[in-house]
Amino acid sequence: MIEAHQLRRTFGQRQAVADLSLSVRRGEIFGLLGPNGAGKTTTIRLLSGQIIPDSGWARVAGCDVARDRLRLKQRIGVVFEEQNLYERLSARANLRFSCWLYGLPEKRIDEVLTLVDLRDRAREPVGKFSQGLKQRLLIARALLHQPSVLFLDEPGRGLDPISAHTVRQVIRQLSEAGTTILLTTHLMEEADQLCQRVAFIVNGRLVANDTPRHLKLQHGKRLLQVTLEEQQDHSRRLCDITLKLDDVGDQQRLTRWLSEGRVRALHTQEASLEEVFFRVAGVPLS
Ligand SMILES: Nc1ncnc2c1ncn2[C@@H]1O[C@H](COP(=O)(O)OP(=O)(O)OP(=O)(O)O)[C@@H](O)[C@H]1O
Repeated sequence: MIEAHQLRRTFGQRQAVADLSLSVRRGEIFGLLGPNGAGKTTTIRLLSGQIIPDSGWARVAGCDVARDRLRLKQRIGVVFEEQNLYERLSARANLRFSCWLYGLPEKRIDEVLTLVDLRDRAREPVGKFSQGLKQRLLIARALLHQPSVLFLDEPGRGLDPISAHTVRQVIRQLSEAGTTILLTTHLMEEADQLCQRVAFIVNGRLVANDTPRHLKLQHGKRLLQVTLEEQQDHSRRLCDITLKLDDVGDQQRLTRWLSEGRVRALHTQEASLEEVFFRVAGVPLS
């Protein structure tokens, strides 16, 4: 659904996006992760046809992003952080205005309000909305024309945990219904919980692209923490021992303890996505 090949975009001397290639399947939730100024927003602007690449190409929802921008606009939705809502108007009136502006049928309003679970609040002025409600309304607005690809720039930024959870639920439901989602984020937890695949971007370049699970396994410490029961005099006590998964001696010790029935718990020491980012990219995420 999204296919980019060697995309490049420079602003003056600054290469904002450098030879970026990626592909995203239909219905997939794909996260672009990187520190400030890494090139995430520029990538969305390139893939949504808002700016033209200096070189390389991309196809999104069957459209060439540089040559087919009008058709592309009809097939994608974009939610940027700084987008404006009319604060004095109700949520419904905001959506009605967008329908009027883009010649869309008003019957979609109830459908998108239901999708983002905002029907109960639709009559209230947007100025009274929390950040999370506004984010859901922005997503609703971007869905009015039933796009097959949705770009979300930092959907979780500034949201409290409950609002962030609700927005994540909305994104999951959209993906299950077949919408392809590319989002940018600084929030590792968001990426880990939500994205089926993530790419790390640093100085405009992709430095990793895989599932969060694979990345964590690949860059994890491969250590195992064993909680073992020990007999001491006439009492039993528990102790924690760390084993190396790749050490033959440690493997034999574990097998013996298991056969003796002394193992009470086992935990792998998986790296967090944040640690993986630091290891792969060589810079902290924030
Ligand atoms: N219109 C522009 N003119 C000049 N430089 C730009 C422009 N847009 C982006 N840049 C530069 O390109 C680089 C990448 O910016 P971009 O906004 O894509 O990063 P980002 O990863 O989205 O950052 P953030 O997380 O802070 O939003 C930055 O150095 C930025 O200053």
